[in-house]
Amino acid sequence: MHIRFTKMQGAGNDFVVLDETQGRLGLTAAQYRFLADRHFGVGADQILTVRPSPADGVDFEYVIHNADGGEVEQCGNGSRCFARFVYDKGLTDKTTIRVQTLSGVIAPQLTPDGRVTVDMGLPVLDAPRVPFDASGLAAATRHRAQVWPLALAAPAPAQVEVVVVSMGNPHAVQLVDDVDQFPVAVVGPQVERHVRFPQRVNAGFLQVQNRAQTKLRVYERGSGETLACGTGACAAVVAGIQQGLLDARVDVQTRGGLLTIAWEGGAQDHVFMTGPATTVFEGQIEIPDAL
Ligand SMILES: N[C@@H](CCC[C@H](N)C(=O)O)C(=O)O
Repeated sequence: MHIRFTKMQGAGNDFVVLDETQGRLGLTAAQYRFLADRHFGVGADQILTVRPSPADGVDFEYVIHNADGGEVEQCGNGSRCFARFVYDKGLTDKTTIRVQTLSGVIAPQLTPDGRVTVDMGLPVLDAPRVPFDASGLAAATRHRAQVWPLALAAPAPAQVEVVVVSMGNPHAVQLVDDVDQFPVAVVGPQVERHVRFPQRVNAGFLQVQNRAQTKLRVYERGSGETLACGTGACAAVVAGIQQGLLDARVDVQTRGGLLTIAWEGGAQDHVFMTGPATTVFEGQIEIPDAL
């Protein structure tokens, strides 16, 4: 099958974007994996598929597949690229776009400076809804946060402490002193597949520099460490605010760029994420039918 695609990136988190507004391509998990493959395919952390509106009150549907071929609920950096894609392709003339994802409706807004601000909705801090299996565990309370001990195996530390947050997709955020030196490649995969996360989890490593500036690395579920994770940045700032460490507006320096996250901290307060969204190139590729 011959398909056209657009390669995009947001803070270095990179995407293959597919337009299914005129009809479904019907790709299999193996074909998504092929597209994401950096040697045999195009190469991407996630594949984003744009579909027509599925319901009144939303403009589009946007479907997300990780590099491992699995469909997931949410992607923050992808939502900014989605908005830039539908606007630049003339699929809409709206600059605030309501889009249906697997975990609900989010609303990206193109801003005059070229960046995109996304209303990412409400964070979920209730462990079972993340989902996180806390049975038999005692959480420490740090300010307003529940901090959970997580047992790991060598060569990782025997135990780490995480705040669990859902931004539509699951995150486990731990505080680290020096994120550049932290063994993300050792700890990340163990947290991602920890038995207490029944749907696996995105593992975030947050260094708080001051109340408004942080550094973050994320070992993403289904994709490995990426240069940035938008939902990971939202979850990390929520976790930092809950622990009393951060103010309501925080810059998050990732390895691929800067994201700004704002959250007022109340039960009805949505999380807002602002960052870049860039088209890298367009292309076409032959996808093998039998994979
Ligand atoms: N890169 C994304 C998150 C993509 C999905 C994630 N790997 C998951 O499995 O939940 C972002 O920018 O949020």
